[in-house]
Amino acid sequence: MTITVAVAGATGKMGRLATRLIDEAEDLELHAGLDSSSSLDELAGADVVLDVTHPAASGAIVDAAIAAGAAVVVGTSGWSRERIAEVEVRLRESDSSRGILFVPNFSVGSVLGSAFAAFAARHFDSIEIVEAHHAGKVDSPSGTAVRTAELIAASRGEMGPVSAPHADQRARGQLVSGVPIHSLRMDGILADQRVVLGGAGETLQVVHTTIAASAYESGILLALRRASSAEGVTVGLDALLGLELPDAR
Ligand SMILES: NC(=O)C1=CN([C@@H]2O[C@H](COP(=O)(O)OP(=O)(O)OC[C@H]3O[C@@H](n4cnc5c(N)ncnc54)[C@H](OP(=O)(O)O)[C@@H]3O)[C@@H](O)[C@H]2O)C=CC1
Ligand SMILES: O=C(O)C1=N[C@H](C(=O)O)C[C@H](O)C1
Repeated sequence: MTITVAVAGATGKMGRLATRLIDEAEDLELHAGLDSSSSLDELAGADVVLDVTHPAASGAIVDAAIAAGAAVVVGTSGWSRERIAEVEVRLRESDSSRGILFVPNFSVGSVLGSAFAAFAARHFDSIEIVEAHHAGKVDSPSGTAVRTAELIAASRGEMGPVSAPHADQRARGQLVSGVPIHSLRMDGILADQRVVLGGAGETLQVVHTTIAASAYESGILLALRRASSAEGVTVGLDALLGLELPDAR
């Protein structure tokens, strides 16, 4: 069976990558490619809408896709746990029987890095995240860092928040689920995340580096293929990879 996909953000870096993957795959077909000047009416009739646009545009695209009865894969960053919960309510109240996958990072290595950090978080009280991206990235902290912080907090559960002293000072980063995140935006980097876990006499660092956009390919294909049969809201590629992570929602 062929899955038809509308790509929102088709002229961007991720959208061009996804369009090529769809063109190359025998079971996927491009329904429409949208850019910032397109009408969202073009989403109608697609089995799956892939959103890789801009944080400010993503909400309206998701709502339009739900209204059109399409399944949705959201790769755009900037989605907090609270905003995802609001979408979950709208999806439940809609006529759509389709699901939505929010994928903060399509890279398998990145997902594993976040999972390892969440696993280790039960054994260290000092935990901070340093993420670095290319200078063109408009949002900070990254969606991946937000998701990692949420997973760390969920993993610690009743252990309580991490130790983040002097967190009221701006240079100490932005707290997400109590975890300080420090964001670098600069030339010479595509995407990089380092979770630093400190304990008595030792540090553990979980580092993931994306050196090329090809890191996202297998995750994009997996998400597009699984989206059409998904129900409700799913967050993270980990769920599709069979990784059992703490419920951070
Ligand atoms: N989940 C993941 O693994 C990854 C997620 N990302 C995220 O994906 C998103 C896109 O990244 P990237 O491809 O690098 O970005 P680009 O800037 O290269 O592309 C952005 C795309 O979105 C479109 N767009 C911009 N503003 C709007 C708007 N208001 N309404 C509709 N479309 C709009 C642009 O259209 P136009 O050409 O007309 O301006 C363009 O097609 C970002 O949020 C990024 O953080 C990035 C990499 C990996
Ligand atoms: O904008 C990017 O480039 C990326 N954005 C995502 C994020 O915010 O985490 C995923 C990846 O880090 C690349």
